[in-house]
Amino acid sequence: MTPVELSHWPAPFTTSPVNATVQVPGSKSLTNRFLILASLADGQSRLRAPLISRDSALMVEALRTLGAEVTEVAGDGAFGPDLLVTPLDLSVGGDSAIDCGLAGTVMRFVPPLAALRQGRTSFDGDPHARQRPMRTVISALRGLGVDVEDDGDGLLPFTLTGTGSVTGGRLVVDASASSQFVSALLLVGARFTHGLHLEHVGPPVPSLDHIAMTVDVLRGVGVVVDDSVPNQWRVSPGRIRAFDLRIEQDLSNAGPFLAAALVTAGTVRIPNWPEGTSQVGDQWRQILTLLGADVSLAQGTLTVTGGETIRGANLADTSELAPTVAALCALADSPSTLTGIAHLRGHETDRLKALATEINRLGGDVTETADGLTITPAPLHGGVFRTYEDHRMATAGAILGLAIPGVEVENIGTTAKTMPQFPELWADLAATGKPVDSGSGL
Ligand SMILES: O=C(O)C1=C[C@@H](OP(=O)(O)O)[C@@H](O)[C@H](O)C1
Ligand SMILES: C=C(OP(=O)(O)O)C(=O)O
Repeated sequence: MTPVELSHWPAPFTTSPVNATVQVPGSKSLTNRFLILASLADGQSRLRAPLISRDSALMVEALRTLGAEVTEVAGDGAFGPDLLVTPLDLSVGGDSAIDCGLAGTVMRFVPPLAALRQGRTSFDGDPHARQRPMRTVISALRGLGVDVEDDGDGLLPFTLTGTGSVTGGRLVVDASASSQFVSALLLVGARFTHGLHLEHVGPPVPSLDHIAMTVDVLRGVGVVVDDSVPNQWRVSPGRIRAFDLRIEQDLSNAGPFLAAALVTAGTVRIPNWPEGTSQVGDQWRQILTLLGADVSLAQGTLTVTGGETIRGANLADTSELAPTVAALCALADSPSTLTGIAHLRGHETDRLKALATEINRLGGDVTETADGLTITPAPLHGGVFRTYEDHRMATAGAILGLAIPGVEVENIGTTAKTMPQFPELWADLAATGKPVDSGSGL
């Protein structure tokens, strides 16, 4: 096979309902938050069943580069080892270079952490990482008194020089391009001398669920956070308690598997669906119901059964769930509009453009709007679905390919950003949709 052929993954296709129980790896957002917190905690911490993927590996490597010790130890997670983290010694300085890859959590969360150390830390990443918004991180660092050398374009690469402490206090930012700007500062704010009083001024902050998750994990490790005033967050100075906890499975990444139930009129079960989670993926329960599925959560297992058709819907603020939602809407029996997701243009790729282009390449009728997509049902056909190094484009292509024969997903390996096991888990799921062989002996 030539490399070109290898780069096109024939998406599994089935004409019969899938019937599967699926477990997915740990949450990217929780793993990378807890890694940051562990590196600043007051003792050794353990992450059980963390995500082991490109984004978490980049975070682990960044923390090691800054001086934290991160070791893999055997655990009971189905997808890899546990992680033991011995925190950074902030009194030890030094110069370092951080590779952010394409990970928003690394490029936004690590700079304020590095600013607490003495020395120069430079940040760079994949070619497309150099197009993701970073201006607010840079201006926030400067607002905190940290020296930053950059090109003035508000993008990677840049270099900061820390003095060994950050005074903190009041800081005003515009976080309208990414909630990660807020999370990044909140995660380390307790270690600023005077804590942090952060205020957002500007168009609305997107992905508010992810900020709620940040506040939730901070409180879980003993940090006092006041988020009672909209667009303001106060983090009291203090210790970050070391922890030993289990990372929930990634509910956003559970999405494509649940979507398979709708696409094939089958049933998909996800056991260990967390109770009272802060993950945005908990919204699948409402979203998939609106799209016409039967959804139930009983004894910790989420069960989704697809109906005869997928219903179109008008959905706001679907955040990182949007590519999966868009794929489902492209297979629906009535039009859909997705709104409140303008900031997806700054994700791994311009997701609004990428989704419209690739679904339309398969015969779809998708229009970009200022803050989302309009998706009108149209008969789809096979073809190459390009993914632009975006894991969620790859999984969206797989969903379409399950329903439409002849879809080839470009670079399925990009799913390693948050779910290296995707191709194999997806093939197992699709195989449950094959007609059951009743056996030759009957
Ligand atoms: O904090 C996080 O873990 C994330 C926040 C969100 O970023 P944006 O606010 O940039 O959408 C989300 O899309 C991303 O996948 C993960
Ligand atoms: C936007 C995403 O990632 P990142 O953490 O790189 O921003 C995502 O995973 O959908």
